Amino acid sequence: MTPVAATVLEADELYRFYRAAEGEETIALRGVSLTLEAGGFIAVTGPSGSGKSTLMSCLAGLDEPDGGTVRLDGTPISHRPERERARLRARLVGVVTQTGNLIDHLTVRRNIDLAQRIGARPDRAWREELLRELGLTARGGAEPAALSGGEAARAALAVALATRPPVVLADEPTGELDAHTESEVLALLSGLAESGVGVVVASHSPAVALAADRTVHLRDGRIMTSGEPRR
Ligand SMILES: Nc1ncnc2c1ncn2[C@@H]1O[C@H](COP(=O)(O)OP(=O)(O)OP(=O)(O)O)[C@@H](O)[C@H]1O
Repeated sequence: MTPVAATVLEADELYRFYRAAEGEETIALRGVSLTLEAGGFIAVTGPSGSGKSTLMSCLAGLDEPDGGTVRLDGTPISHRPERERARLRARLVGVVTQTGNLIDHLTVRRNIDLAQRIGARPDRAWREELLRELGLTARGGAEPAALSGGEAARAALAVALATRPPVVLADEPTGELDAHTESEVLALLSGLAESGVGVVVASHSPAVALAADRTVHLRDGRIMTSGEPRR
């Protein structure tokens, strides 16, 4: 019998409202549920304003849903004080954001060290392995401004993986990259999923949907389709 992969991320009926000053309300998420197993790779697609970034922030515990719950590796991360969410986030999820998750005045190595310190998981051997696997050993002493687009994307991934989290969430990680570098980054994310990490990538790029084994398509804060796993 094939062993059933552990669930590493569970979102149940997420709602998120934004209230503008004039009293107008935007419903960014309307009852979004999804489940991700270890080794799964989900692409979140949808037109601009459909709720992709809001969903990613709620999944990562960076934002609080107004309704519904998020569990990371079985631990509820939603509806907790920010301090607790930050502590859980540092251990349970690697986040790659649109603006990059690298601190400008720190070298790539120090950026990884910092992520490990925040997650209370210092591990130099793992840091060096990450740099090696991501082809960054020679660039470990460089600051982010000195990196090429592809190197910066790989460094962002190294930081996201610094504490060996069970889940990696990336919001438009390839938005600024050329097609060749995008396919390199997607190959890394696929490899990550194959190694047992749960991966969710929100993107406009068709290449991301092709690389993933499941696509969740959002429109007006709702899931329109949730493709079946290809693998
Ligand atoms: N901080 C905020 N305050 C008010 N409204 C917001 C806020 N953040 C998002 N929204 C609104 O919520 C809806 C969903 O936005 P979101 O950024 O999640 O969409 P998206 O699919 O990621 O868009 P894009 O592809 O353009 O990044 C939009 O109508 C947006 O205007």
